[in-house]
Amino acid sequence: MANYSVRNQVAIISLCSPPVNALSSDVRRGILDSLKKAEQDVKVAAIVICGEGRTFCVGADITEFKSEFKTFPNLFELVDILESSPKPIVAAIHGHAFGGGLEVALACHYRVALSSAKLALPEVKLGILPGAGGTQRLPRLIGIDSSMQWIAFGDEYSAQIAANIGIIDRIFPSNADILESAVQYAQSIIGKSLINRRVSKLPVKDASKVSHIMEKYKQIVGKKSRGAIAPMVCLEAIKHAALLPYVEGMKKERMGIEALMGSDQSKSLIYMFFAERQVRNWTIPGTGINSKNTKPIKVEKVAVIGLGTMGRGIVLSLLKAGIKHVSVMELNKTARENGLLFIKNILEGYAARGTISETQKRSMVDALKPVSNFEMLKDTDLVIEAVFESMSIKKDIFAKLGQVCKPSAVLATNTSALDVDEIAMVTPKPKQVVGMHFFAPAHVMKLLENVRGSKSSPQVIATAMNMGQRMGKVTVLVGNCHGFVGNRMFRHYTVETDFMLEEGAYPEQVDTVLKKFGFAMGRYQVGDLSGNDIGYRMRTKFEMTNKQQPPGAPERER
Ligand SMILES: CCCCCCC[C@H](O)CC(=O)SCCNC(=O)CCNC(=O)[C@H](O)C(C)(C)COP(=O)([O-])OP(=O)([O-])OC[C@H]1O[C@@H](n2cnc3c(N)ncnc32)[C@H](O)[C@@H]1OP(=O)([O-])[O-]
Ligand SMILES: NC(=O)c1ccc[n+]([C@@H]2O[C@H](COP(=O)([O-])OP(=O)(O)OC[C@H]3O[C@@H](n4cnc5c(N)ncnc54)[C@H](O)[C@@H]3O)[C@@H](O)[C@H]2O)c1
Repeated sequence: MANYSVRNQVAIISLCSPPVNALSSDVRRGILDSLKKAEQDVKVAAIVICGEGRTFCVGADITEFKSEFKTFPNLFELVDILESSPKPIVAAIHGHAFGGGLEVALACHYRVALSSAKLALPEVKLGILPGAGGTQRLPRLIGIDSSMQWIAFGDEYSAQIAANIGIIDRIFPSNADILESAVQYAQSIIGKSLINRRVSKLPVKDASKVSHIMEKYKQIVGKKSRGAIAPMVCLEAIKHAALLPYVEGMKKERMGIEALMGSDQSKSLIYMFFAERQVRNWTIPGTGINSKNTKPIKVEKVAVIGLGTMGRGIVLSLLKAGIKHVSVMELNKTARENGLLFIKNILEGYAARGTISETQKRSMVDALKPVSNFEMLKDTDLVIEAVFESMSIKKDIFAKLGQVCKPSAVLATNTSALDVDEIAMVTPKPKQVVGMHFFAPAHVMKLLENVRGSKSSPQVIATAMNMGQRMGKVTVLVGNCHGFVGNRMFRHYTVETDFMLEEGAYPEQVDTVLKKFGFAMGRYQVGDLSGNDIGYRMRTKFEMTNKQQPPGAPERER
């Protein structure tokens, strides 16, 4: 839907499709009908397109990709209709202008934004390309080089960066009223010529360098987006903007999106997009308890026990989430020193790259509190244990935590496969215990598997889920069983690759094939990173490590 009103010679078309104003067929039809009204109304001299609620527009409605996506006006038809309007149109951007939302804005004659707004053409992350003129208009506005950077990687940019390179015409402070500011801006451009404001009519400034730029991005994309088809198709489409007239370039863009839409890669990425959002709505089967009716405990002070491979990444994730008090407890002096140094070096790296400011870095370092005994954890809200994968060591630690921690403290274990219930039983309040299973390296990997013990209280589960979201993790609630979900899946993969070694392949050969296929790391690189001892300990527990058995014997007997 789109709402229509007129204020002081300015028609306002406001997209109204909560929560994110995706461009469903109703919204596209609403924009078109409103545009016609504005064009016919002699009292209207300029038009503003804005979004109601929290955002401008996040792009095409992904849920319609299969069905209604083809109804008139399609997005690629709508953008051309908007651009050819005889009355100037101003896009008023707050929140997000993503995908088709940014393409609509590019088809408007002016773009204004709040400084807090974010812009992106992230279609490539769904395995497609911007199919409503994005690959043809953006290069005409910011050049081939920057367009390849924006479109082939799909990252988001601040309104200020977009203004610096010429996408945004005027920035307003983040606390300004975007609609009021845009209406005033629209009044200021009434009567001005639209000749240079129709982006599709502009030349591509760096068109003569297209072959050189294309080669550069092919190299980068080849390395960064291993195995993905869409980034290369994006580059090709942008190249056409340099070589062909707009109308011909649009035909190529259409061919590109039609080829990509419905590909297995796109289907999987779209599935992933919705799955990542669906897991936020967790439930405890058969109880009626869920994310909507359970509140988390307030967490301000967190402790991590063990500063090895996992502990240091978990600490970094907590610091990045803005936790101001992170106690760290590590028995081994060398491991403690190495762990703290690792954390500080990573924070230095973030600051050097501009990911965080110097002030943020200092406050993160200040938040780190090395502690040497359990007594010092007595007012901690959440403890995450990440020591060796040994039931006896973990039980020892949880027994001590149960004695010293305040009754409301959430006690979490990062065990890869041990029984969370057995660990919980050594504490006086097993309902406070939960699994929080991070993946290595914990400050990079987005997945967090929270393990629901049979006694874990709903509030404790809600706290672990909320903490995961604060850390920016895709946080999934799973049941308590050997290896939970992630490692049960991963095991089949490792068993097959191990068989390949037995058949004569080298680890680096297996890894090379996997990376070529698209994996960020090979299976054996992952083993080296995580520590091969973890898998060994798990197999030992199940008596699967009998060295007497010859190669080729069934896996269960080895
Ligand atoms: C020949 C064919 C021609 C085709 C032409 C089309 C061309 C066009 O270029 C294609 C596109 O635009 S492709 C699109 C390119 N754009 C993108 O890829 C942007 C995708 N969106 C995002 O990345 C994030 O939503 C934001 C970062 C924008 C906001 O993050 P946040 O504030 O954390 O919010 P949140 O929690 O993420 O979302 C809230 C709810 O909205 C839902 N929903 C969201 N977007 C949706 C969509 N487009 N659609 C439907 N639904 C969408 C989401 O599932 C969730 O629902 P739930 O039921 O409550 O779970
Ligand atoms: N490595 C992985 O890929 C991975 C992934 C997910 C989960 N896990 C799990 O995380 C846990 C830690 O694994 P890791 O790979 O970080 O192990 P690690 O060997 O790298 O580190 C464990 C650290 O705990 C310290 N430690 C041992 N006992 C302690 C105690 N009583 N008090 C304080 N510190 C103590 C050790 O000195 C060591 O530095 C294990 O349960 C493991 O199964 C590991």
